[in-house]
Amino acid sequence: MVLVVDYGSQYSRLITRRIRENEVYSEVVFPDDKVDLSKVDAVILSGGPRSVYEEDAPKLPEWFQEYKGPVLAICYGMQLIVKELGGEVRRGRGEYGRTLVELSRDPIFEGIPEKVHVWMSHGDEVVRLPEGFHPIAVSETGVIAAATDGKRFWLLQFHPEVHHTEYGDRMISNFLFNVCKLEKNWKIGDLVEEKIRHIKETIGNKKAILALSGGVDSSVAAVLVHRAIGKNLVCVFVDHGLLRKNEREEVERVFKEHFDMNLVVVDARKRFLEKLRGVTDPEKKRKIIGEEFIRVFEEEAKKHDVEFLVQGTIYSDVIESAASGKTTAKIKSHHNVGGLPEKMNLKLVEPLRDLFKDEVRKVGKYLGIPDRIINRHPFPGPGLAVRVLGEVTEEKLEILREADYIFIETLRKHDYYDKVWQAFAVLLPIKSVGVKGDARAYEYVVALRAVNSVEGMTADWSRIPHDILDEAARRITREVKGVGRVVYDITSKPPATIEWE
Ligand SMILES: Nc1ncnc2c1ncn2[C@@H]1O[C@H](COP(=O)(O)OP(=O)(O)OP(=O)(O)O)[C@@H](O)[C@H]1O
Ligand SMILES: O=c1[nH]c(=O)c2[nH+]cn([C@@H]3O[C@H](COP(=O)(O)O)[C@@H](O)[C@H]3O)c2[nH]1
Ligand SMILES: NC(=O)CC[C@H](N)C(=O)O
Ligand SMILES: [Mg+2]
Repeated sequence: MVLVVDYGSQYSRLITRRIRENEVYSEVVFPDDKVDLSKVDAVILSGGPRSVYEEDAPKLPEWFQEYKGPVLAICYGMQLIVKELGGEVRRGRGEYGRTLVELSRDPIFEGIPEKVHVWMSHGDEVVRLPEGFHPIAVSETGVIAAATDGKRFWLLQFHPEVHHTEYGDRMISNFLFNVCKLEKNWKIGDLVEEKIRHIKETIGNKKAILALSGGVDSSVAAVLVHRAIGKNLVCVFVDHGLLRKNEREEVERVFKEHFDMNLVVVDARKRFLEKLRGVTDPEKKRKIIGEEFIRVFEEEAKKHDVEFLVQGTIYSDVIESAASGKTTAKIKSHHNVGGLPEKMNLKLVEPLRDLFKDEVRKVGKYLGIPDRIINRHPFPGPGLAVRVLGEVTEEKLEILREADYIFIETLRKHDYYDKVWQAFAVLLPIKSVGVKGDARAYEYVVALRAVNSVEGMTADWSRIPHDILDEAARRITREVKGVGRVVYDITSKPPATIEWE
């Protein structure tokens, strides 16, 4: 078993899933958890938001003294090992996102070219290594990007667990098999059958409602729970007035075509929009939406005499809401996790809570769900409310719906929809000056965003051909009333997030 010690990194669970991908079992613990060392074959220390030289920064676990096996320490983990073993860490200039590093020969870099782009996310840096350590990678700005003592410790300043680190998966498998000499003995089918068994046990002969959005996660959750409890499942789709153009009709149609399950559609447009009126703070908006969702589900639950609510929550929702541990920083409250009200009458069942998007897609494939559902772009539960920046009004929603529709349609027309992970339009809360038909115009700005990602935890902006962007921009400024300017977002995550709020 590989033990991952979670120092609050956004990517801690990504480390475990990378290990699962290698068919090796892995568990996550917090630094002050008790651990049975007899089961542990390797230890990985994650990154984290704190700085090691802060007084109350999280320390090495107590059991670490006794542990004598191999250690892979990432980012904060690296800085912690360096400091504890007598080296030095200082505030640096910081490296964020794609960074070029030069690698030396080492078992952990076997089969990897000398120069690779890795994903960084740190402000502190190692300025002096402890005795017995030597650098095995240096970044383009001269920062020590990796080091080892050649015996037990491998330290990486960058994140091998994120998709955008080239050969990151190879570094992890090198660590598992080259350094630690572990064996493969774990599979995804095991996981699905285990989940179905667990849902049967939890819900038993009782009824449950499932929050269905028509998206990937809730559709997979629906099929999974349906396998476990059959007709006792009622799916509830909420139209909160923050949906995209034609979305409600589309979801109903696809659902009826592919699934033999009960579906209730609730028209809650008025109540959501009323609650959101005048609210501009992104976190407030998210909390309001999270709470309102639950109130709607509670009302439906009463009608059907139900005590369980199934949600398609996945791990990235949990981690960004900072619901995974004490040290993790809150990035944003996902409506279905951090946005939940404190008091609620329903018991939550979230079978996908520990999985990442692409793992959910694999589970969906294993369950026989059609590709066109599985390959849909993600759409956030708070919907267009987090894409109309600032106050949400009917007028702005309508503008955004049209702009978004045109962008997506243009991508589809050029066979580009499946080439990006997620694409959408954002309506900015500002107007800008333009000239239309020789007259001055003063109209809204729309930002287009398209990203490539695997699990949404990191992302890079998609290099969509300029001609496609050009076509979308022309159509939007021509056809959508009130929009005078279109821009394309070229920021990666980090430092930005995928959504703008
Ligand atoms: N309009 C909605 N009606 C009912 N439930 C919803 C709605 N929107 C979101 N949810 C619930 O919130 C959960 C999280 O939403 P999220 O958008 O992350 O997942 P999804 O819609 O299932 O998949 P995707 O990420 O592909 O859009 C959903 O799985 C679902 O349970
Ligand atoms: O169901 C959801 N409820 C939310 O509150 C929420 N916020 C962001 N997202 C989606 O999550 C992925 C990562 O988004 P960010 O980079 O913006 O955090 C992207 O795919 C986002 O669309 C949400 N999904
Ligand atoms: N991602 C990390 O682990 C960052 C570590 C530390 N907070 C830094 O900024 O350097
Ligand atoms: Mg969704």
